Amino acid sequence: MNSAVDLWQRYQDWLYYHSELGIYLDISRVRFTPDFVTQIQPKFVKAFADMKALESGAIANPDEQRMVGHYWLRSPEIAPTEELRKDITETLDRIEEFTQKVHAGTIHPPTASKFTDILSIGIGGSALGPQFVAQALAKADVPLKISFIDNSDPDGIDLVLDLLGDRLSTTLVLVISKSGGTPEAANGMKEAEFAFQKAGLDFAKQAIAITGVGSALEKYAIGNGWLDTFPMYDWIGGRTSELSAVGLVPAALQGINIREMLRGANLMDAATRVENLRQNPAALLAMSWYFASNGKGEKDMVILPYKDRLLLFSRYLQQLVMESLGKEKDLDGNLVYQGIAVYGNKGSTDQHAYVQQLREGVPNFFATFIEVLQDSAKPHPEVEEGVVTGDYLLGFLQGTRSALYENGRDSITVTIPIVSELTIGALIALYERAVSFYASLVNINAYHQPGVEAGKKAGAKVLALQKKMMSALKSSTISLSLGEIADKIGAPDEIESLYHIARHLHANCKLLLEGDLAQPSTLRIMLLE
Ligand SMILES: O=P(O)(O)OC[C@H]1O[C@H](O)[C@H](O)[C@@H](O)[C@@H]1O
Repeated sequence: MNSAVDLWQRYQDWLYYHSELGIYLDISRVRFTPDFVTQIQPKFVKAFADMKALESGAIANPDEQRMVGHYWLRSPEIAPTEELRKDITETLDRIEEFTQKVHAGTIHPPTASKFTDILSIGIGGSALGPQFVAQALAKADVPLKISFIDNSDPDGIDLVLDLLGDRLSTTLVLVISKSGGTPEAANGMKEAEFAFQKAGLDFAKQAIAITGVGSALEKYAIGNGWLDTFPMYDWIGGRTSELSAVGLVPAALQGINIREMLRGANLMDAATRVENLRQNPAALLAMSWYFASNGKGEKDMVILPYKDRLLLFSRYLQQLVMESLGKEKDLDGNLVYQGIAVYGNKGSTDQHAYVQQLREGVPNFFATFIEVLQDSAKPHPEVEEGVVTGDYLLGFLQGTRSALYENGRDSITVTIPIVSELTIGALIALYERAVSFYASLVNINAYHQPGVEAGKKAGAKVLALQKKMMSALKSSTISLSLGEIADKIGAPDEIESLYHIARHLHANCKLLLEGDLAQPSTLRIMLLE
């Protein structure tokens, strides 16, 4: 198996090529055996059946009793009802119409003839796809430049708003939240509203919402006369929403050809509908993941795109893969603790950072190289005789791939001809389907995220404690210890939480901590007037 001739044969035997997309998938450097392939085949019979059921509108997310329809976005004709088909096509037409009006200046800010910027506010699936696509398809000359508020971090928000500066008056704000109730998105919106007010600008005349039909955000946007709203459907999960209004509105506004993105996804969807393991690139990916991680997430997925534009792909895939596959229980209720950890950055940068560990350290991963065949749209000078920078990049990729393999580290290589709307749409679709297949192989629900809710609830509890602590301090004429506050508000078990809250409020000049900072039990706390 390890002779160069054998490997070359294995490469050719397993090479997948999509001729219309020009995309290759090479899984030859994953060391599965013919026996493994034979054993896993029956699992794919189920995976293909699950795929068919999902695409025809079955309740594929049983916990939430929801259909899962991101595939319909790029092939509305396969959506299960006429109403859905109409919704999808009408929304797409409306996005294009709105974009044309913004670009032409028919829709413009109150004090200028055209919008210059987009400020996209949202988190998770309502940010990661738009961020990935904005960077992958960025150009120097775009109709509108995009910036993002994707956290409840006041300093991060300050920087975004400071960088916009006076251009806030020509900024179109997109508030993106499927649920319309995610605190980070809501806070970002409130901060932006406040900044507009401070600058004497009318927020409603410069804002649109992309949100679930009937959500609080939709009501708020309509009630306040925002420019427009675009729908997000309950049959689309946040992490698979890039090709819904969530991703298409910001992309179209940046001058990205959204029909081409959809076409790329559509072509890949068709290719991944083929019920034959060897001829289906998503099935080959899922099989490789299953082999590499022993179907139990025993190895991490390291994503190494050798292209600056694809830097955010690993972050995008982190949510798609980890939120979909990271599950405590399988569909039968057994404790399984599933998932595959995803991380990555870009080549060749990583070779000067963590590839040392990948090559020689703990062998707890499999790599995925993303190769882009075209170096650049422009010709580049030779950096040495007959060699341009792009040749180096290929050399680095090939070198790392071989070095890893020689040392027993498996890798997959996805090769695309060029970073374009078509190939980005196709890559998104490829990974969406691979995740779907993998979920079938390991029998989990890829479309819910119960663990996220637990974190949200715990966060809300901390804020409630803060309010209680502040009112306890207000009603006290003397300083109080942490223990006294905990007793006063009837929360003796929350003393450590109270300490963290007090320390944060102290650092932000909302209250005063006195005592030995190294010994929390000595601290006395009072309000600052
Ligand atoms: O779009 P939103 O409703 O604001 O949700 C944003 C994010 O919230 C949660 O954390 C979910 O786990 C993510 O899947 C989702 O993308």
